[in-house]
Amino acid sequence: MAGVFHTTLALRTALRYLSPSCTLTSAATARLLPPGSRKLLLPASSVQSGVCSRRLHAGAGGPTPSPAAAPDRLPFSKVTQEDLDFFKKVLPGRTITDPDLLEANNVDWLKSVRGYSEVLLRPQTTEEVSQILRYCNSRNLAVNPQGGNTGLVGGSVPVYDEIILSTALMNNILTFDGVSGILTCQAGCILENLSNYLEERDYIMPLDLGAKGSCQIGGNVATNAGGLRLLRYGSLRGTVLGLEVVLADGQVLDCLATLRKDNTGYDLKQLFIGSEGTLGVITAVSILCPRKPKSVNVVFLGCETFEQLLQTFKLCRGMLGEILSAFEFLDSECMRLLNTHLKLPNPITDCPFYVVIETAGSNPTHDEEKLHNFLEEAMTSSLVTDGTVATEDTKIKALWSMRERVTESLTHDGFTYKYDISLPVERIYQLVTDMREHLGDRAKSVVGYGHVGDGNLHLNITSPAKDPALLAAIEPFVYEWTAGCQGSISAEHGLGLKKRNYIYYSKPSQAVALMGNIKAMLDPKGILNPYKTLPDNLR
Ligand SMILES: O=C(O)CC[C@@H](O)C(=O)O
Ligand SMILES: [Zn+2]
Repeated sequence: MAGVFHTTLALRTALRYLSPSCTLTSAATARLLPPGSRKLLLPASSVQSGVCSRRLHAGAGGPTPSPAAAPDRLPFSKVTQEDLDFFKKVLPGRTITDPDLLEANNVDWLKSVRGYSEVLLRPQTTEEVSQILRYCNSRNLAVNPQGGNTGLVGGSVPVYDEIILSTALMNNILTFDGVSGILTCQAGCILENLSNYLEERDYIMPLDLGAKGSCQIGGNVATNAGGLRLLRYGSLRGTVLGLEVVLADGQVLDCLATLRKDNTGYDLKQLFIGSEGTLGVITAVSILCPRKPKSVNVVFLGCETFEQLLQTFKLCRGMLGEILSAFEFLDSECMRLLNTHLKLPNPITDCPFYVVIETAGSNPTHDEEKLHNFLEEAMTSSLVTDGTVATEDTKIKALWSMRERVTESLTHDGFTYKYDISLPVERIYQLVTDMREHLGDRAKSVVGYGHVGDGNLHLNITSPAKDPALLAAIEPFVYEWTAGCQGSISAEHGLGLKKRNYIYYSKPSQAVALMGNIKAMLDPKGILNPYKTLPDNLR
């Protein structure tokens, strides 16, 4: 512990000493729209469908969907006493109708959208899910599959009176193979519980999210959650080896393979990864888990310009190579919110940009040497102006919380408009500066942070209260800007309710039409998570 502290002190001193002042590189001339070398993919008809002015279930003073997120209720059946009798027979004591108990399931984590479901079902087994869906399909009852309800695009809560099908009680680990590192578990296992289980066995989960304490693996897979380790371990599209899914008509699709290699026909599980519960309900997952690294280091650095931050990333990839496990950033506005709302002090001197770098390897001496060489090079070339390093668990967690808790700090700043954008990495911060210039003093805070290593920007904009005029200034500006760079308007959060009508900014109409055909084939009555993911013109 003392040794670690010395390492930290020595490094900080060195960093401070070597970079007392750093010249700012000249900022690129702000361009409000990037050059669009490819024409927008948005057909005129979808612009119309994306701007629906009807407001449907605005509870007084409570969270309401934005105009773009207010579709008409589809003609699903309403739940009758006979339906409730059936559910109570299948799920005795786990069919919830008390409005107080349903409240948390009807509102999203951001408290920005609300449904008014009157039934919450809590199955424990795949067979129960199958019975429920077979029944709902025959009765034309809409169903909202729900995991930990930590989503940020309104995908995890009902829009109207859809029956909420929670996977919370499906939380058993089924098998773990200590040789291959393959875990199979039910969909409702909480990510952090899986991580703890694996760590005791010298393995880790291949994904890590700020919401790990409440998000569930089934929801992670259904949304293809990215998170903080994607740079190293890749996306769930690679690490998920198998899925068990209950289809809309109650059929159980058993693709719960535990094989690394399997080229027998189409890889059907990929259809359900990232489909946000619109094609089937994921009930079990098999996933390939990496060995727990023997040595982990976290560095928190400050840079004067985003260009220097990018150069630091380049250097870091070259010099840390296979031990680099995360490269994340936040800007000084994020730091201000962390200080103000969460009382988290800045661990280094104030800088315009901050970087969190994590290394994870198998040989502490080798890793520290590599890290030392990298830091020395970053300092001597004046890419970073200050920094601190942690090798001990408590400090590692403290440094990570500067990045992980930005989302939480934003909820204290006001109503938050969230954008989760994929861009060529050298463009990601230009969107933030262009947005600031575009909005002027109309926004309270405009912040940028995210996964530099994945080219994924989290652009968040706050206002004291919900502000339709501000929203109209942000959208479609942000989507046009992104499409102009051939970026994605949803890198890792999905489309859910809020972003569904903007899909054409990132996908050609043929691709969206094909998605509609797949949906119609797997869920002909459209009972699974209606109003989500697909645009209104496909309903
Ligand atoms: O709140 C956000 O916009 C991002 C949340 C999450 O994806 C993160 O990377 O912290
Ligand atoms: Zn993220």
